[in-house]
Amino acid sequence: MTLLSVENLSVELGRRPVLHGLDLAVGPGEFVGLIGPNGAGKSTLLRSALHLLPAQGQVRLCGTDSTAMSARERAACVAYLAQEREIAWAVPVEMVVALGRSPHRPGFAALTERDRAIVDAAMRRMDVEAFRHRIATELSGGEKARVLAARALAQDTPLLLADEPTAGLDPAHQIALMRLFDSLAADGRSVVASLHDLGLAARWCSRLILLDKGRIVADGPPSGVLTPANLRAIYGVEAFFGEVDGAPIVHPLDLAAPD
Ligand SMILES: Nc1ncnc2c1ncn2[C@@H]1O[C@H](COP(=O)(O)OP(=O)(O)OP(=O)(O)O)[C@@H](O)[C@H]1O
Repeated sequence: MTLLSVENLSVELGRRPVLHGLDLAVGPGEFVGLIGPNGAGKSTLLRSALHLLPAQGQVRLCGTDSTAMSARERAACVAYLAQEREIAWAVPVEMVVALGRSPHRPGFAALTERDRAIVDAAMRRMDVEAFRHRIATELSGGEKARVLAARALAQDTPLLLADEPTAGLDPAHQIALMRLFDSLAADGRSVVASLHDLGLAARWCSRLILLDKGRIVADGPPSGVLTPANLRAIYGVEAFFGEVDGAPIVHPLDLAAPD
């Protein structure tokens, strides 16, 4: 079963076409990096797949037409980590993370033992346990990002869509997050994450989808997508290419010479 599929997905924002009839399918066990320059349409793709934006075309989540799903059903299938790291309420970190359990609980029911275990595990995995009692709005940008990632993990969904999840994280926490997404995929879940760090994308993702001007221009294993020609044509950069333990290493070095 595909966990996410979009067919002929088109989006217009402010009367400007932003996505042009995209088709893609993501199955269990994939860690997909959504890459492309600023304005390529990465956030728009993630947000329209979640019905946060009006779109044309079909979106299926966990095998079901998403328009036929209730908000609760959608939340049981897909967790979303937004680009904006806004935490609206001045409440303790553990309370923010516990919100991830809301779709699994009726109304205002108290957390069960299992809920608490999942919330604790999510906090451990995102290394936020040490400040679980601190007020979430008083944390640093990177700490808030980890708290929101823990909340998304606590949702315990088969599919996770994450918009620039590594932005603002220090190198150790960036790698820890990539490892975590890799392990979620190894458990048979799917992660689709927009990424600007091509080094992380090359090293950790099982598949990359390269967007440019609202179209998919390459889709496949990192070594097939992050080619010198694509980096030059789409990003306008020259890069160093290497390999460690069979994984590609890509590091942008300089602007490409104009054609
Ligand atoms: N509300 C809006 N009204 C009009 N145009 C919009 C709106 N929101 C986004 N856009 C445009 O849609 C295009 C795609 O934006 P999107 O945020 O999806 O790009 P992105 O690939 O996520 O970029 P970035 O890497 O900079 O976050 C951009 O050209 C942007 O200016």
